[in-house]
Amino acid sequence: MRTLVAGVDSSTQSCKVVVRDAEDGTPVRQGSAAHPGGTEVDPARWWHALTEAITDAGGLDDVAALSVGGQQHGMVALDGDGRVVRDALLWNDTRSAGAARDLVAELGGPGPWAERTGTVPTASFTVTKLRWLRDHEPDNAARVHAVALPHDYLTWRLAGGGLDTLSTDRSDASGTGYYATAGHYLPEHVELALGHGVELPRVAAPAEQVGSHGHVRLGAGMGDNAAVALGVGAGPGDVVVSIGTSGTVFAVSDTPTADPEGTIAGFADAAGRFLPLVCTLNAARVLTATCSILGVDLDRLSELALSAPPGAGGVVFLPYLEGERTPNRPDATGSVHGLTLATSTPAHLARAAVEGVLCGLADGLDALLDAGVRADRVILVGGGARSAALRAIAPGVLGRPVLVPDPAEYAAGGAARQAAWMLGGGGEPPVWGGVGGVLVEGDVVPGVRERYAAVRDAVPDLG
Ligand SMILES: Nc1ncnc2c1ncn2[C@@H]1O[C@H](COP(=O)(O)OP(=O)(O)O)[C@@H](O)[C@H]1O
Ligand SMILES: O=C(CO)[C@@H](O)[C@H](O)COP(=O)(O)O
Repeated sequence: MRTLVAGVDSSTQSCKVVVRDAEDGTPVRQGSAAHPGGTEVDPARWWHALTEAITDAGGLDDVAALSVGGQQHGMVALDGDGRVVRDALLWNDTRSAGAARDLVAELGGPGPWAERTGTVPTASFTVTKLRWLRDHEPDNAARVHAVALPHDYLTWRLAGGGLDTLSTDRSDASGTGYYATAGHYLPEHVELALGHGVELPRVAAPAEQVGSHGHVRLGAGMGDNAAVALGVGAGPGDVVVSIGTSGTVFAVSDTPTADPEGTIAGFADAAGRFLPLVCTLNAARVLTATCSILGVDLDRLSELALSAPPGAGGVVFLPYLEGERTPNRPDATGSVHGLTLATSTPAHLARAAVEGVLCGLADGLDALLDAGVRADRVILVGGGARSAALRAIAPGVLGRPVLVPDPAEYAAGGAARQAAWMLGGGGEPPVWGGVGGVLVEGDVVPGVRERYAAVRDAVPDLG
């Protein structure tokens, strides 16, 4: 009888559960449930979505092991009894931008942060949310006894233990701002931010069992980008571009990065290596927002974008609809430039929106290349990769062919692979076969990135 494993992706917009054959990763069944909108969420809502998604995926009766991947950075503050102190502030909540500036200055500038943690914190990072809590909700701050991340919280609830059983993994810990590149917590960063120390989840090894949910063994879990890396089997020379709520560009690396410019976040991966990553706040939802402006659905948006000339006749859509994280412009807003009578059409706007999202990620890819990352192939995943226009336009903006695997839940699949690794043991995750898919090629359109850069640098943040 075959052994089954499950993987969870508790991401920004939804919770997805996949069930796979532990031996070779063959998909067996899957389910999902929606998350509430907004940038602060009661973690109990994630728990309910998880239980709903598990039911939708046919339950866990025949599943031997499960791992949870989740959106990174979210601050889940718990009191001494394990109760949630306030709604979690998510990775895309920018209210702690001022706290980030303060913390960077207090530690002596971006350099020390990059050296210690691999990352210069912006509002996305957990440590800045702790400082925001100290400054704006001191009563809540005083009640915080433990701080977890979204995936830690869900694993902990599945296991049902006390606060002393909280665990995380190296990939998610590396996105907090209080975990050193060298592989240990920096409790002094927590104290600096929150004003007092807290209990932090134990950092489990990549293939370690951290608990049980009935008969189901629980893996350490991971951040969702590290989960995608495992899910697509990213190796040397692979750069992954993920277009979900966030846009991310990342690669698996044997060596850490420490970018004092703050463009590259020097994360850890889920298999003992590193995951240099650039993240934008504005990706798939720029397309849905453009649908709202134009009064069309996503399929029609795609048709419109593909009917416009490459370069959208010079129209530039600066997609900072949620502010922006990379570049660090939390108060920025979106804008459209270069309209003429001839280009004032839905098709031009649709094309400019797709090109704008991709230009932000192409900037991220450049930063990774500058840091010495190899990009022999680019793998395009995430809900936004379901857009035919985005798939077709990506090679011309990213400047290289793009492999588009069959649409699937790669983060949840990566979490399932970790669960299989835990069952099977060994120094590396099980070999599940590479991703298939279509290699999409396209000519670079002269001027697109240059015009985008000119607008990006010229438009002030008036938000
Ligand atoms: N055909 C499509 N064209 C463009 N965007 C799409 C399409 N299908 C789904 N999406 C978008 O993908 C996003 C969800 O992707 P996903 O990777 O699951 O996000 P997250 O992991 O951040 O929750 C949604 O914003 C949705 O609108
Ligand atoms: O903040 C980051 C990475 O640093 C985001 O990538 C989050 O991890 C959210 O991911 P999605 O829900 O968009 O997949």
